[in-house]
Amino acid sequence: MSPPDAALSARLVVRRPAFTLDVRVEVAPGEVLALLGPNGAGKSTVLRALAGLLPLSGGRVLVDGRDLTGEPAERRPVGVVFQDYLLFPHMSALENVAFGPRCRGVRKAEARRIAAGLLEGMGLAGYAAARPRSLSGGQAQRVALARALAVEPRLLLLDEPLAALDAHTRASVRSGLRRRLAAFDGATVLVTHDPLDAMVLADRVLVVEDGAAVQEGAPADVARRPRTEYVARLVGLNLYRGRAEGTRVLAAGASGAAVPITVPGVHSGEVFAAFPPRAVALYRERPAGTPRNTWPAAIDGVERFGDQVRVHLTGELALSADITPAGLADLALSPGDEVWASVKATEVECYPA
Ligand SMILES: Nc1ncnc2c1ncn2[C@@H]1O[C@H](COP(=O)(O)OP(=O)(O)OP(=O)(O)O)[C@@H](O)[C@H]1O
Repeated sequence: MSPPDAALSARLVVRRPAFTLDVRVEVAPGEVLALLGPNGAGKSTVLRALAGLLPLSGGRVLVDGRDLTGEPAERRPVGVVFQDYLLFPHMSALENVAFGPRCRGVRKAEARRIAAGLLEGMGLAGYAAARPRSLSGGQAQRVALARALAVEPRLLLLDEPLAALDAHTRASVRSGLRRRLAAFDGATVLVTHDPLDAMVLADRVLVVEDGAAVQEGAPADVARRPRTEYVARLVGLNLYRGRAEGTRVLAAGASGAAVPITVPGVHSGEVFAAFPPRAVALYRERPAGTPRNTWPAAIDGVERFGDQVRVHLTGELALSADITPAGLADLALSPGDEVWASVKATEVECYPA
C-alpha cells in the first residue's frame, strides 16, 4: 500500500532480454530521493519510466494520487534535468526555459514571462538572451533546472545533475542545487553515482543493484550501516556478514572457516559487522595482551588516499586499512608481507542482516 500523503508512489517493472527492473519508489511532498547504484543497475531506466519515456512491463505511476501510467511524457506533470542538460543550442536561455510551457499550449508572451521569472530566481536574469554554449557548466545546469520547473511539475527528475561539471565547480553548484531543491514542494528523484551528492542533496537514498532495491534509508544511516558490498565500498567501510553469538560475530573467512569479530554489545542471529579503514591498525608482530580484534593478513596493495595511505589486505578477512605515510614507512611494508591487523571492538558497528 502506498502512504496516503505520497507525492510519488510507483512500482516500476521493465523487462528486457537480459535485465529486469522491479522497484517501488515512494516520495513524500518536498522530499528528495537519491537513486544510487553501480553502472547498469537500472537507475536511468527508473527515471525514464517515471518520465514516460519508456513503457512499463508492469506496475504503475501515481503522482499526487493521479494515475499517470498510460499518460504520454508530454502530458505528465514531470520536469526532467538530463545528465548533459540537453539545452537547445540554437535557442537563448529564455527560449529554452519557455519551451516547455509553449509545448503545453501556453501563449508566447506568458511563456516568456514564466521563463524570465524562473531565470531570475536562478540568479540568471542577465543571461536570458545568452546561448547555451556561452554559459558556464553551473549556469547551464540552472537553465536546465529552470526549464524543468517551467512546466510546474509535481515530480522533478534529475539524471546525474553534477556529472557534467568539473570537480572545482561541483561543490558550489551542489550547494546551490540543494537550496533550490529545498524550495520545490513536489517529489524529487535524482540519480547519482556519487555518495557525496546523495549525502548533500537527498533526504533519503534508495540503492538499486541489478534492477532491484537493495537498501533504503536516510543517507547517514545507509553510509553507516551498508548492507551490500557495493555500498560498503562506496562509503569506504569494511563489511562482513556473519552469525552473532553474544559479543562475537562469526564471519565466513576466505577458506570457509569462521573468523570471530568481537563487537560492542550482545547480538544474535544474522548480522553485519562494519568498520572504517581508519580504525584498522597494522603491526609486524601480533600485538600481545590486547582486547582488540587481531587477524593475520597479507599486504595486497597500497594506494594514496587523501593524506593517508590505504592498504588493501588479503587473508581470512579481506580488509582495508588507512595509515599515515610515516606509519607505512616505519613498518617498511610492501606487497606480499605478512602483518597483523587490529581493530577495537568499539569501532565495529553491528546490526541485523
Ligand atoms: N535502450 C536499451 N535497450 C536495451 N537495454 C538497455 C537500454 N538501456 C539500458 N539498457 C540495459 O538496461 C540495464 C539498466 O541500464 P540503466 O541505464 O538503467 O542503468 P544505470 O543504473 O542508469 O547505469 P549507468 O549508471 O551506467 O547509467 C543495463 O543492463 C543496460 O545495459
